[in-house]
Amino acid sequence: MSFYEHADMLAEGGMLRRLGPVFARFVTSLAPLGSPAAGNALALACLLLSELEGRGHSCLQLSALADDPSAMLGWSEDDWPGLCAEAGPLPQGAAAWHAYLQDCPQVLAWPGGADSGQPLVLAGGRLYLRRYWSDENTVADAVRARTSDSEGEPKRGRTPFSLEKGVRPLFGSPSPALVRHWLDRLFTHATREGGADWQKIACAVATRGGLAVITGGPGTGKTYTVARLLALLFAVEGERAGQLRVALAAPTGKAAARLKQAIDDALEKLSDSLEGALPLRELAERMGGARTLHSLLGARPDTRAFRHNAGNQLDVDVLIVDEASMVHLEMMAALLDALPDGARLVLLGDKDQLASVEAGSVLGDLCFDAQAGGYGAATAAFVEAASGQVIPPEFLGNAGALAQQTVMLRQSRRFGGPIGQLAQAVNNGDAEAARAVLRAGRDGQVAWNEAAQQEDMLRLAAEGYRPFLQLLRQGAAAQEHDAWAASVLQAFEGFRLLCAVREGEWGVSGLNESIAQRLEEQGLLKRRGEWYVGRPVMITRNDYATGVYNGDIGLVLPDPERPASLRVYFSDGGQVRSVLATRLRHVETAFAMTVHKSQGSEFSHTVLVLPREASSVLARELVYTGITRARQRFTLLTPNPGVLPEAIRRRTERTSGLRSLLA
Ligand SMILES: Nc1ncnc2c1ncn2[C@@H]1O[C@H](COP(=O)(O)OP(=O)(O)OP(=O)(O)O)[C@@H](O)[C@H]1O
Repeated sequence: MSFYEHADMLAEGGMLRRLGPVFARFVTSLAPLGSPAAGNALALACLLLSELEGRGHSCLQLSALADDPSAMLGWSEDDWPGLCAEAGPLPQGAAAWHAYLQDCPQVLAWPGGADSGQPLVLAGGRLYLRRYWSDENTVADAVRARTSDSEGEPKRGRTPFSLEKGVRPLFGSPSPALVRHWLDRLFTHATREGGADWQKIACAVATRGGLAVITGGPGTGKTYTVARLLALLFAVEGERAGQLRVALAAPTGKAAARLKQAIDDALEKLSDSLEGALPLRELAERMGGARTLHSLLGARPDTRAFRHNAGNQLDVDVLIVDEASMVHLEMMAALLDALPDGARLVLLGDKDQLASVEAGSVLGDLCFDAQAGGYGAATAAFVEAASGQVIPPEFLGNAGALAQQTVMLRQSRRFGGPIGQLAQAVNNGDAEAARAVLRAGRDGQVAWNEAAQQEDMLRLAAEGYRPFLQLLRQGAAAQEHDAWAASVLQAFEGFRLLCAVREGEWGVSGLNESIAQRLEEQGLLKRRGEWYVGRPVMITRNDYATGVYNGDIGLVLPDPERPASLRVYFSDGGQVRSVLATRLRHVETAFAMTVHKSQGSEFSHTVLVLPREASSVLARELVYTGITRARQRFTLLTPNPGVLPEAIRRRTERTSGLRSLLA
């Protein structure tokens, strides 16, 4: 068998994505490489690079190419050596691979090589598809520029936002004394254990520089903090507060709606507690809604390019992006490109959650030092002057500029109970502690069915979805249709079944059909063809014409105008929006959904279903993300209890060059 026949066979068998061999053939065909064996070595690198890109890595470490990447790919021991044997003689060791690749005309060796638009780039011991190399550099350059002053004194003498239209805005820093004055008024609660108030510290740090990263687990007060940060930014502007252009955004519509709602509520409460000292209600109204990043940047049909870019930047002074762990590398690069130099960017997210579905692990990379802190003397002095907080000595150090602008919130307000303990144990990789919390099943907040059968899952699903389906069957009656639709959508958020995998007995595809069947048997659902009232659907592809995006979840409800047709209703901020069902082409049923797709959402009762067999996708971040989707109750179903400790021990590492570019 030839090398390519072998690669095709692996692609047929689902071990490689089909794009891999096509991409390898294309790249090697671009220029002759002396001998077929020389071409096969490049083709092998392309196959692995393409495979890793499909799995979310932004590049390939040459050391992985030189070693046996079977474990990384979830392959058995013989598979990789078998493919290598067909390729012929290969470079031995990372240095030999480097020497070989840098001589390939298809590869730009950076720095130093002549750039002729080669499809691959070799930089820092990593092989990239050009697009990701360029995106990583865009992100790293922008982050460096936005944090360049944060190790030293804050910038002075600059106006915090544009005073007139047409003037390029420049950010600056209000005086530490002014910041402190307002922080003391805005934060009136004491910290729980009397330690440093990281929320105040986060606000202080965010008033200097063009970037602040605020990370923390669920319920640590990221939204609480950012609402106060906004109030602070308005306050220090005094009379000019009304001119501050603030944009709120998140990767999904659901997350954007939650952000807006939480900020509006917080500003309203603050407005009362400040007894009118700041016109926060009016300012919140002026801010407008929160948007998805796609919509903020101006996504256009049939192109990856956005309407807003370096040549046509966003009209904002402050941009707050929530659920930043879901933002992939390409999107982050596009966002930073489109952001004016003078605007402040505040990224909020949980660094320990699953990384984005698409390539990159940007928030994780940016938060590399967050746990340890590593704050320098200048930051500590600034924080003390601007917030009255003393950074505890264990968090002092000499980490880089980005670390000075990164704050981790460390105290969960919502998750003091068993759900929080479980999430913490999983995050610490402590399988024993996780098992103990689950087995204790305290207060009915956590439960674990260790040897679950399909029947257990179906019973839970029928119980969990009953309230929303009953509300749905009562119909709109006296209520206005949209208000009724909103209440049905809200009731649907009460319960969700999350799966680790798509395929197989315990995967999303099979479970959705079995759940729908069970609900039908119990008279809760009437299915007629593909579209039926009560069908929850998830959008699987962005559709700019109808304004729905990958990951959006809606419910099929009757059309109030035309009783014979059905519409899909989506939550949109405090409102609902609907699209004619037949206009949506890329959807799937969503009684059960993957943990990946559940990011950015929370449900009162979340059930996490793990498959019988462990696999490389079943890792700590996935279990942690599943648990932290639960607001009040969490149930774990495992057909085989042994997969839980294995999953907790395994970490998902994404290969990326961003960390070393920022070091
Ligand atoms: N310093 C504080 N004092 C009093 N209550 C607080 C404080 N910080 C947060 N809270 C409350 O704790 C709860 C969780 O806060 P918040 O929603 O801001 O957390 P979060 O980190 O944004 O959570 P998630 O990631 O799950 O959205 C909220 O009810 C909030 O009002």
